[in-house]
Amino acid sequence: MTANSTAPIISARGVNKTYAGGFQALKNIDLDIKRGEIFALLGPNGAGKTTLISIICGIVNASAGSIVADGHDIARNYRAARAAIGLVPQELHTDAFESVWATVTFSRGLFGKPPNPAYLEKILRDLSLWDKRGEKILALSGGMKRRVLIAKALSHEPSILFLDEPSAGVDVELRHDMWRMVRALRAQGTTIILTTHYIEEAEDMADRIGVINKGELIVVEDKEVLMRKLGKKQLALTLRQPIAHIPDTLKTWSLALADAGQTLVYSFDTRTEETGIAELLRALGEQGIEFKDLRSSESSLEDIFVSLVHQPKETQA
Ligand SMILES: Nc1ncnc2c1ncn2[C@@H]1O[C@H](COP(=O)(O)OP(=O)(O)OP(=O)(O)O)[C@@H](O)[C@H]1O
Repeated sequence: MTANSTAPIISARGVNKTYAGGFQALKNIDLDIKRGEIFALLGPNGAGKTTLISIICGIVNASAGSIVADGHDIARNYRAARAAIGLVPQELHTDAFESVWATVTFSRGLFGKPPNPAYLEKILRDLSLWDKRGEKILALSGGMKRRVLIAKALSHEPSILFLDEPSAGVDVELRHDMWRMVRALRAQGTTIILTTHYIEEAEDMADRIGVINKGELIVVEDKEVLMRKLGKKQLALTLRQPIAHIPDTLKTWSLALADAGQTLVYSFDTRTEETGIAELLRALGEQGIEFKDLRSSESSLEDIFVSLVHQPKETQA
């Protein structure tokens, strides 16, 4: 089977995982990852993110289901599937006594790729590791070790790169370098899948977002669509005079009082064609309620995420 450019680069069907103790960590996951996208898998602690990527990378066996990665079934053609994948794990499992250069050279060889010192030099330079290439991993700082993990994952020129919680315990400089690199890789056609519970990261970086909760994939959507579909806007009116309660004639509007009656907050759905703001302002005028300021705000991906993981599945969009 050859991979073509429009077929998903990863296709998971009916993936289940029950750990030895009987705990079901993944329930019937169906997921397609598009070639060349940045996909963020969001979910709270213990949701099943690491389990899912470990299965795709062949580190953990699925209890049921199938996965095709870059045209190769991961169970039947493990070596070819794995060679297409680079994984940056959360922790470093590498020979601490080896030098940086030996580690990345060895990693590349493991996947049967011919030596390419110029390519490895570029990766190490991009990750500010070139000056450290002769040092033993043991002697590196935590941040430098993380950089080595990224270099190792890229050493065999994978078409798919997984980053498991890339920002956990990482300083601002490394995060910047990492995101610069991720964008450059995407520009060259690499598909990037990251797991995170930092919602801003998904908001900044991802083209599409999958939300996983208690082993279920509850939403997969374009980031923009997700934010438009599930987003709400709010209009906060600072009143000239505080009011004790919302008049009965305004009860049909979605209004709430804040700041001891000084602020009136109107929530409206971004999906509707008309916001109703003009009519609301007219109705307020008729009630003699005057305001001195008004501000609008939009729900962030964080608000959407919180509402998704706290809602029963049936009611989700
Ligand atoms: N080897 C294992 N044996 C038994 N249960 C496990 C094993 N590995 C993970 N689990 C359980 O499976 C669930 C999902 O874990 P997983 O590490 O995939 O979650 P996660 O979404 O990556 O969480 P985090 O954000 O904390 O890394 C958790 O309840 C975890 O305790």
